[in-house]
Amino acid sequence: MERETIIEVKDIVKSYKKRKSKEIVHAVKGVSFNVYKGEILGLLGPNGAGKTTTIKTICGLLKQNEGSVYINGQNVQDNRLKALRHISAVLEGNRNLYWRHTVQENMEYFAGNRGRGRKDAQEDIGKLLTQFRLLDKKNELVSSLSRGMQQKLAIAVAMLADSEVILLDEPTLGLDVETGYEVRELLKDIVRDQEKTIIISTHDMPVVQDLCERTVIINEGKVIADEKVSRLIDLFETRAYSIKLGEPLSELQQQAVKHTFPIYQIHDDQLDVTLEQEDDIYELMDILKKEKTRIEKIDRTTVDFEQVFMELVREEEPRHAASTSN
Ligand SMILES: Nc1ncnc2c1ncn2[C@@H]1O[C@H](COP(=O)(O)OP(=O)(O)OP(=O)(O)O)[C@@H](O)[C@H]1O
Repeated sequence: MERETIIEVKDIVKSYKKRKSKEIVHAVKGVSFNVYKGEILGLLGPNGAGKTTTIKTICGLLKQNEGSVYINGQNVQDNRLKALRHISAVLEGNRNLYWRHTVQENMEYFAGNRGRGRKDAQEDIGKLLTQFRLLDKKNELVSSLSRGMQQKLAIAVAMLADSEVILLDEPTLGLDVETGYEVRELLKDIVRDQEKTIIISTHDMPVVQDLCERTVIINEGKVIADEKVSRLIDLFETRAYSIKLGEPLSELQQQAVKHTFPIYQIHDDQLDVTLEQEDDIYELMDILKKEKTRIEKIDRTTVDFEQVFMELVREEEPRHAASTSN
């Protein structure tokens, strides 16, 4: 079934001029992708890849040099109000909030900001504060909350607007493991219970693996992958091998492995390697055959999304120039 597109990012280019040196930074170099109604999309990339620039362009906070963004068919630059009324964004989490006001006051203020009457919003505020486990904090100042609670409040505020699309920039950044988990579970509930479209930019791989159906990976201002998360994991699983050898590899063989495969680990007679292409298995066999190394067992290794991500980014670097691990 053809899925309905809600956001269309088309060939966006954005450059900055550095204030002091006047040097031009090409932050986004022609990024295109679609977001479908009701999906949760992970926007990933290493530091400085262009994720925040892309998100800020989508929600109209930045004006791109080239290209267009459409939300429900409305061009964000030409039809700003119409396009942006479908969107809520949580950028830099807790900075969106009023720190000298209480939790409840923040909720009421933002409800009012979205044109909701105080009375009308009360029920939703109560529900959201309960869901986000913030009800007992409702009369506390935002400045006195922990970073995790502030982050949860920022997301609750975005939920209050009841927009079709929610953009979350690094929702679990800087949170401890427990609060990170809690935020992840909350987001899961939101996705399960409501027909929201969510874009999450993150470095948190469990967030992607747990929550996102699809991921768009950006590296150096360009999209390097746009694929279902499950498919990417399958794809890499077929290329990751764990090999038990009859004897440890010689120094020469270790050098050859290091030279040929960007991701490998050698421990005594155990070799774990991820091939760049399935055919590379023949190259590996040649290295082993040259010194008549026996293979006792070959298994496919299970991969997690973190490995997939690292490998995709590494593949973009010139072959064999990537750093290796052993
Ligand atoms: N206002 C600005 N002035 C100059 N350069 C900028 C500005 N904002 C971003 N950049 C540069 O543009 C590039 C992309 O930045 P961006 O913040 O979009 O990356 P990111 O993928 O969100 O990174 P991170 O994960 O570190 O937040 C970086 O090289 C960054 O230094």
